Amino acid sequence: MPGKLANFEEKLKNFFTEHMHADEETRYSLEGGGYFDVRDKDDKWLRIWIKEGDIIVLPAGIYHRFTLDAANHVKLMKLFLGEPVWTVHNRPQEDHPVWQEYVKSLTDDNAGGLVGAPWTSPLLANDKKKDWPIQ
Ligand SMILES: CSCCC(=O)C(=O)O
Repeated sequence: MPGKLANFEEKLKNFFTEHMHADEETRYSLEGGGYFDVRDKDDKWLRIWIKEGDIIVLPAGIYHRFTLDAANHVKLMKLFLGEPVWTVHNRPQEDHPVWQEYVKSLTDDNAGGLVGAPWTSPLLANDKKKDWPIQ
C-alpha cells in the first residue's frame, strides 16, 4: 500500500466540499474505490460507488463531492479533452453559466442522465446499471 499524500486530510476535506467544474470530468479508477455524490434534479444526493476499473463521467456544471470507501485508498486518473483544467468552483455557483446550462439540459426534451431514468445515465458505469432497482 502506497503512503499517504501530503496534505491528505486537507485534500479529502476539499474533495468532500460540494463543487462543480466548468468542464466535463472523466475519472478512471486505477486502484481502490470511493464515492462520488452527485445532485439529482431535486437537489438530493445520489451516491455512486466507483471501484477499480470503473470509469465515471460527470457533466460540466453538476454539483458533486467525493470521499473514500472503507478501504481508504484510491488512485483515480483524471482524463482531459485538450488542455487540463483543474479549477474547482465550490457551491454556490447558481450564477455560473455552465451550471445554468447543465440545469437547463435536465429539462430539455432529450434530457437523459439523472432525470427519471437513472439506469440510462451516462454517469453510471455499465455494470452498475444492472444493479439499479427496477421501478
Ligand atoms: C479524488 S477524485 C475526486 C475529486 C473531485 O471531486 C474532483 O476532482 O472533482
